[in-house]
Amino acid sequence: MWFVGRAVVTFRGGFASRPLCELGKSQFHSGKTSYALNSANQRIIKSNIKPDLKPIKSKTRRETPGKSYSSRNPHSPASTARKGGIPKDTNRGTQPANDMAPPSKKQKAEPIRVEFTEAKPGKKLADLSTAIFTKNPYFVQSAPRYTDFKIKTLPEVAFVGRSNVGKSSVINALANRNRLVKTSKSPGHTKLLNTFSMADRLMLVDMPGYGFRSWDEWGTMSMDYFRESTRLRRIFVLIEATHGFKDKDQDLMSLLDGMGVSYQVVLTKTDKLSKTALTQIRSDIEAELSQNTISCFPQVLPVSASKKLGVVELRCAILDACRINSQ
Ligand SMILES: Nc1nc2c(ncn2[C@@H]2O[C@H](COP(=O)(O)OP(=O)(O)OP(=O)(O)O)[C@@H](O)[C@H]2O)c(=O)[nH]1
Ligand SMILES: [Mg+2]
Repeated sequence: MWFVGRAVVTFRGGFASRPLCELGKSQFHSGKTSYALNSANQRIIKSNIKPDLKPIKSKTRRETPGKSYSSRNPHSPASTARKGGIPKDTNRGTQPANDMAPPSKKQKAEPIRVEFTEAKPGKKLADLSTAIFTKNPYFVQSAPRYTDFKIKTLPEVAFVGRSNVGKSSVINALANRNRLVKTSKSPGHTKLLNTFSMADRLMLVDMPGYGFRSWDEWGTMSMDYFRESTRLRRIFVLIEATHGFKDKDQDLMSLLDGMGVSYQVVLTKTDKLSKTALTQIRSDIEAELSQNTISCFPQVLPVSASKKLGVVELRCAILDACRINSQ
């Protein structure tokens, strides 16, 4: 069993009985907590994704007996009810496995799918988001740990992704500023947790990229924040549209799924692709995410910071995550 906060997650296939030190390559330690991934048990699924895109490694669907889903999880029954919908799979994560009737052959064959939807914010929300993000954005601080944050009253969203994927540029685009955040052609520019207040309504957290520093070092700084913070409302996982998912992106998403933390995928630098190529890549990615992730928000947001495309949709998704819908 893998204890994550209050959640207890068991894995099929003998993983549960193996000591942590024997687990797959993706593990690191933070304080007293150890994080690990069951990469040995993952299998690659065949997909029609473009050759330069790596399909997400399919994870064995987890039974989650007794797992208490975080309120941030968009697929939790509570979350779905909030949105006025009926959760498709209300048993998932709410009933002990022993109490469940054995699934029929038909049920076993059916994959759990999430419908990915188009982001079309209404004018009122779009205007509100423009006002909040562009009126008074300011840099708050660079902190080595989330516990050092000076402002502890605002809802937060974090931007994570590989080095050079465009995290800092996206924050500049959101605030409609050129130099609110320093950007660089060389990877590894952002080294601490940089926080920015948007009109004192919410905080954007620009995180150091992974891939440049060691995964262990990155995890030490980030995982406690993801796991423990009560102000963190959603993590935006940035993927460069032309590169697609890399191993570390998949590792991160598996960890977030394991912790039941809500995250949403943002495709960056979409100006580098034709409209047709972007549509294809986006639908391939959505198909992969709908099959192989648990806490991923059902909407992929394409953005170009340099051409200012998709910025309003991203602002609205952030307001939604922070539950801000009025002045
Ligand atoms: N074509 C294009 N280039 C972009 C876009 N966004 C960012 N870039 C470029 O990508 C490079 C990296 O951008 P950053 O925003 O610094 O990336 P980062 O993810 O913050 O990088 P680290 O802080 O090193 O992790 C810079 O040279 C940017 O000009 C975009 O939308 N389109
Ligand atoms: Mg940066």
